Amino acid sequence: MFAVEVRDHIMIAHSFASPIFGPAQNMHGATFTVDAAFYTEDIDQHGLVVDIGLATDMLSEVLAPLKFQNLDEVPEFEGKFTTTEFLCRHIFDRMAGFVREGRLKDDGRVKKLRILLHESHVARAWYEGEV
Ligand SMILES: Nc1nc2c(c(=O)[nH]1)N=C([C@H](O)[C@H](O)COP(=O)(O)OP(=O)(O)OP(=O)(O)O)CN2
Repeated sequence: MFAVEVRDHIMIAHSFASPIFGPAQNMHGATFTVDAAFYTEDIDQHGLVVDIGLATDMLSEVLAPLKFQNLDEVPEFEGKFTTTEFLCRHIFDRMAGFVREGRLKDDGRVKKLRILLHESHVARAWYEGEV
Protein backbone atom coordinates (compact mmCIF):
# COMPACT_ATOMS: atom_id res chain seq x y z
CA MET A 1 0.00 0.00 0.00
CA PHE A 2 0.96 3.63 -0.37
CA ALA A 3 0.99 5.95 2.63
CA VAL A 4 1.45 9.63 3.42
CA GLU A 5 2.16 10.70 6.97
CA VAL A 6 1.86 14.17 8.49
CA ARG A 7 2.95 15.40 11.91
CA ASP A 8 1.81 17.82 14.58
CA HIS A 9 2.13 18.00 18.35
CA ILE A 10 0.11 18.65 21.49
CA MET A 11 1.11 19.89 24.91
CA ILE A 12 -1.21 18.65 27.66
CA ALA A 13 -1.38 18.03 31.39
CA HIS A 14 -2.97 15.04 33.08
CA SER A 15 -2.76 12.66 36.02
CA PHE A 16 -3.59 8.99 36.48
CA ALA A 17 -5.56 8.00 39.56
CA SER A 18 -4.23 4.48 40.03
CA PRO A 19 -1.20 3.18 41.96
CA ILE A 20 -0.01 1.26 38.90
CA PHE A 21 1.11 4.59 37.42
CA GLY A 22 3.51 5.35 40.28
CA PRO A 23 4.70 8.97 40.08
CA ALA A 24 2.38 9.63 37.15
CA GLN A 25 -0.50 9.63 39.64
CA ASN A 26 0.57 13.23 40.16
CA MET A 27 -0.28 15.96 37.71
CA HIS A 28 2.35 16.05 34.98
CA GLY A 29 2.77 17.55 31.56
CA ALA A 30 3.53 15.86 28.27
CA THR A 31 4.33 16.98 24.75
CA PHE A 32 3.18 14.34 22.30
CA THR A 33 4.41 14.31 18.73
CA VAL A 34 1.44 13.07 16.71
CA ASP A 35 1.88 11.28 13.38
CA ALA A 36 -1.10 10.53 11.18
CA ALA A 37 -0.62 8.12 8.27
CA PHE A 38 -3.14 7.75 5.46
CA TYR A 39 -3.08 4.53 3.42
CA THR A 40 -4.38 3.92 -0.09
CA GLU A 41 -4.11 1.00 -2.48
CA ASP A 42 -3.00 3.32 -5.25
CA ILE A 43 -2.08 6.89 -6.00
CA ASP A 44 -4.51 9.13 -7.89
CA GLN A 45 -4.18 10.69 -11.36
CA HIS A 46 -2.00 13.44 -9.85
CA GLY A 47 0.32 10.95 -8.18
CA LEU A 48 -1.08 11.58 -4.69
CA VAL A 49 -2.16 9.41 -1.79
CA VAL A 50 -3.82 12.49 -0.28
CA ASP A 51 -3.05 16.18 -0.48
CA ILE A 52 -0.53 16.85 2.30
CA GLY A 53 -1.97 20.31 2.96
CA LEU A 54 -5.47 18.94 3.52
CA ALA A 55 -4.11 16.14 5.70
CA THR A 56 -2.07 18.58 7.80
CA ASP A 57 -5.05 20.91 8.24
CA MET A 58 -7.26 18.01 9.27
CA LEU A 59 -4.83 16.80 11.90
CA SER A 60 -4.43 20.33 13.23
CA GLU A 61 -8.22 20.72 13.51
CA VAL A 62 -8.60 17.42 15.36
CA LEU A 63 -5.83 18.28 17.81
CA ALA A 64 -6.94 21.86 18.48
CA PRO A 65 -9.41 20.98 21.29
CA LEU A 66 -6.65 19.05 23.12
CA LYS A 67 -3.86 21.61 22.91
CA PHE A 68 -2.81 23.14 26.23
CA GLN A 69 -5.65 21.38 28.04
CA ASN A 70 -5.63 19.74 31.44
CA LEU A 71 -7.18 16.48 30.26
CA ASP A 72 -8.42 15.76 33.80
CA GLU A 73 -10.83 18.65 33.31
CA VAL A 74 -12.17 17.66 29.89
CA PRO A 75 -15.73 16.39 30.54
CA GLU A 76 -15.50 13.83 27.73
CA PHE A 77 -12.55 12.16 29.46
CA GLU A 78 -14.06 11.97 32.93
CA GLY A 79 -13.27 8.62 34.54
CA LYS A 80 -10.80 7.67 31.78
CA PHE A 81 -7.06 7.13 31.90
CA THR A 82 -5.83 9.46 29.18
CA THR A 83 -2.86 7.27 28.34
CA THR A 84 -0.93 7.52 25.12
CA GLU A 85 -2.90 4.54 23.82
CA PHE A 86 -6.23 6.11 24.80
CA LEU A 87 -5.34 9.35 23.04
CA CYS A 88 -4.32 7.44 19.91
CA ARG A 89 -7.80 5.94 19.71
CA HIS A 90 -9.50 9.25 20.49
CA ILE A 91 -7.62 11.02 17.71
CA PHE A 92 -8.13 8.08 15.34
CA ASP A 93 -11.91 8.20 15.79
CA ARG A 94 -12.07 11.89 14.98
CA MET A 95 -9.71 11.64 12.02
CA ALA A 96 -11.62 8.64 10.64
CA GLY A 97 -14.87 10.60 10.94
CA PHE A 98 -13.41 13.48 8.92
CA VAL A 99 -12.07 11.09 6.28
CA ARG A 100 -15.51 9.47 5.96
CA GLU A 101 -17.04 12.95 5.54
CA GLY A 102 -14.80 13.44 2.49
CA ARG A 103 -12.68 16.21 3.99
CA LEU A 104 -9.60 14.92 2.13
CA LYS A 105 -11.37 14.99 -1.26
CA ASP A 106 -9.90 11.53 -1.78
CA ASP A 107 -12.96 9.96 -3.45
CA GLY A 108 -13.02 7.26 -0.79
CA ARG A 109 -9.53 6.01 -1.62
CA VAL A 110 -8.19 6.22 1.95
CA LYS A 111 -8.86 2.80 3.43
CA LYS A 112 -6.74 2.84 6.55
CA LEU A 113 -5.35 5.28 9.09
CA ARG A 114 -2.60 5.01 11.66
CA ILE A 115 -2.32 7.47 14.53
CA LEU A 116 1.01 7.30 16.31
CA LEU A 117 1.87 9.28 19.44
CA HIS A 118 5.45 9.68 20.61
CA GLU A 119 5.19 10.23 24.35
CA SER A 120 8.96 10.58 24.78
CA HIS A 121 12.13 9.77 22.88
CA VAL A 122 11.92 6.16 24.13
CA ALA A 123 8.21 5.32 23.96
CA ARG A 124 5.41 5.53 21.44
CA ALA A 125 2.03 3.97 20.85
CA TRP A 126 -0.36 3.83 17.96
CA TYR A 127 -3.83 2.83 16.86
CA GLU A 128 -4.48 1.76 13.30
CA GLY A 129 -7.54 0.55 11.54
CA GLU A 130 -9.80 0.74 8.55
CA VAL A 131 -11.66 3.95 7.96
N1 LIG B 1 1.43 2.06 28.37
C1 LIG B 1 1.57 3.27 28.98
N2 LIG B 1 2.30 3.37 30.10
C2 LIG B 1 2.44 4.58 30.69
C3 LIG B 1 1.84 5.72 30.15
C4 LIG B 1 1.05 5.58 28.98
O1 LIG B 1 0.47 6.54 28.46
N3 LIG B 1 0.94 4.35 28.43
N4 LIG B 1 2.03 6.94 30.74
C5 LIG B 1 2.78 7.11 31.79
C6 LIG B 1 3.01 8.48 32.33
O2 LIG B 1 2.02 9.37 31.91
C7 LIG B 1 4.36 9.10 31.91
O3 LIG B 1 4.38 9.25 30.51
C8 LIG B 1 5.52 8.34 32.36
O4 LIG B 1 5.46 8.22 33.73
P1 LIG B 1 6.56 7.42 34.55
O5 LIG B 1 6.03 7.20 35.90
O6 LIG B 1 7.85 8.12 34.42
O7 LIG B 1 6.55 6.01 33.83
P2 LIG B 1 7.69 5.15 33.20
O8 LIG B 1 7.13 3.77 33.12
O9 LIG B 1 8.10 5.73 31.89
O10 LIG B 1 8.93 5.23 34.16
P3 LIG B 1 9.14 4.64 35.61
O11 LIG B 1 9.44 5.83 36.43
O12 LIG B 1 10.29 3.70 35.44
O13 LIG B 1 7.89 3.92 36.04
C9 LIG B 1 3.38 5.96 32.48
N5 LIG B 1 3.18 4.70 31.82
